[in-house]
Formats: sequence, C-alpha cells, structure tokens
Amino acid sequence: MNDPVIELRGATKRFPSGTGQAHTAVRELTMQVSAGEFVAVVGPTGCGKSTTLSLVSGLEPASEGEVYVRGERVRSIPRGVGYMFQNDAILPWRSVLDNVAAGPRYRGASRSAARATAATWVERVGLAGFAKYYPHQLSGGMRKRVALAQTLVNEPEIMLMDEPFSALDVQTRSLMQDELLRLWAGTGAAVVFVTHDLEEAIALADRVVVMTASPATVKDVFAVPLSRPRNVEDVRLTAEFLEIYREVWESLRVEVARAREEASRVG
Ligand SMILES: Nc1ncnc2c1ncn2[C@@H]1O[C@H](COP(=O)(O)OP(=O)(O)OP(=O)(O)O)[C@@H](O)[C@H]1O
Repeated sequence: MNDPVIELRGATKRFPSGTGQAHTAVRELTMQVSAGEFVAVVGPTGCGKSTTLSLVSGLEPASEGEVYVRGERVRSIPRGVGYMFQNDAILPWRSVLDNVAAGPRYRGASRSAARATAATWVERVGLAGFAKYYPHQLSGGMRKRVALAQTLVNEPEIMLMDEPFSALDVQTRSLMQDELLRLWAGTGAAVVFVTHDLEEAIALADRVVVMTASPATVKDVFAVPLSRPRNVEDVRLTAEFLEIYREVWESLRVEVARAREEASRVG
C-alpha cells in the first residue's frame, strides 16, 4: 500500500455532555486511507461516523490519539480537503456557474479565470446549458451535481463525504453514485464516504469500514474486490456483490442490533 494520506492512530473524541460528564463519541480509532483509495464507513445511527470525518478535517481536535493528513499531524483544517454533506452548500442567490466559481475565486483566481474553470466543471457534471440557472430552478439531483462540481473544482486530494446522496430518490441516487465514480476516477483523490446504506458503501468503495455501536471504533474492514469502472446498478446484481454484502452485513447487523437495544434502554 502507498503511504497513507489519512491516518488515525488510536483517536478518541469526547464531548462534554449535558450532565457535566464527558460523552465518548469515538474511541481508539485506527485506520488509514491511501491516495486514490475509496473507503466507505458504515455503522449504526449516531455511532460517531460524522465525528470521524470531523477529526480528519480538523474541525474537531482528537481528545486522545493522533490524526495525520499527508504525514502531518492535523492541528487545523488541512489544505486539499473537499467536503460534501447531506445538505449542500449552494448559495441561492448565485447562479450555478458562480456557485462553482466561488472556490477558485476564494483561492485567489481572477473572476474570469475562476469562471472559465467553473464552466468546465459545470459541463463535466452534466449541467452544460444550466450555468445561468439559480438553485431554486434545479431538481434535487441537479443540485447534487452542482455540489459535486463545487467540490471537484478545487481538485481536492481528499474528499470527505457525509451521506451526500441520502436525501435523493433511489434512481437519482444511483445516477449520482455513477457520476461520482466517473468523476473521481483518475483524480487520485482519497475518499472517505460515510453512509447508512450498505449497498451504497459496497457499490462505491474499495474498502468498507464497519464501526461498532456507540462509542464507535473500527470493528472490521472488508476489501471490495469488484472491478472498475463500475456501474452501480449492474454491480449490485452480481453474485460477487451479494457475497460481499452478506459478509459485511453479518458484521454490521450485530452493531445495529446493539445500538437499537441501547436506544430502547435509554429511551
Ligand atoms: N459537537 C458535538 N458536541 C457534543 N456531542 C456531539 C457533537 N458532535 C457529535 N456529538 C455526539 O457524538 C455522537 C456521535 O455523533 P455522530 O454525528 O458522529 O454520529 P453518526 O454516526 O454520524 O450519526 P448518524 O448516523 O445519525 O449520522 C452522538 O452521540 C452525538 O450526539
């Protein structure tokens, strides 16, 4: 394996809880992600998947253990990190083109250079002809395309994705998954993709990390040896996919059951 671009070594994150005691969100997380690798993280609701991304992005410092990006200890937000969340960061008063141009502008490109770069990404995500549209004129899938272009225009070395497609209907979701794979291929970016959806995780990733019920730690890591390029709808129907699904679900189901038990005890 190449040198990891992302490395967590025994990272633990505690938050102050309402009762004055510390609440452990994630504990002793150890994992590595290499350049060009697509890693999906699955786990029961509320186990600490988003917190894991916050540690990598430097938004939250680890309470214990270490987090490295490109071999350097994360102390603030590292450069070269792109995000995509469930709620997109599209500004309603800006056109599609200007939303995508905002990143390059922020990084110092002139208005015309930023718009030229943005135009190529607007086209690559399939929105040529919609550059002048405003967000309210777009469908949910089209907004996701804008969000993808907003992320990719900055050519991130690392992409942190937190359930970016979970609000979409099933068909649009599959389309966007294919788009993501197509656009990511060849970028060399390392991806950490958090999802509730095990099918999505396997269809997209090179490895699937299963987290335990709260406080989350890495329970198992599964390789996904499905060939690329992949078409997510086709790949889901293969015997190989189902075999991997069964294996990962065996691991995940125990944690989902444990989380439910815990929730019913607390609730
Ligand atoms: N800033 C914060 N302050 C206090 N507690 C927090 C904070 N961020 C997360 N937590 C707590 O840490 C735990 C893990 O939350 P996190 O959002 O990482 O889980 P998740 O697995 O991403 O959840 P979901 O699957 O519902 O998206 C939760 O109990 C949450 O309340």
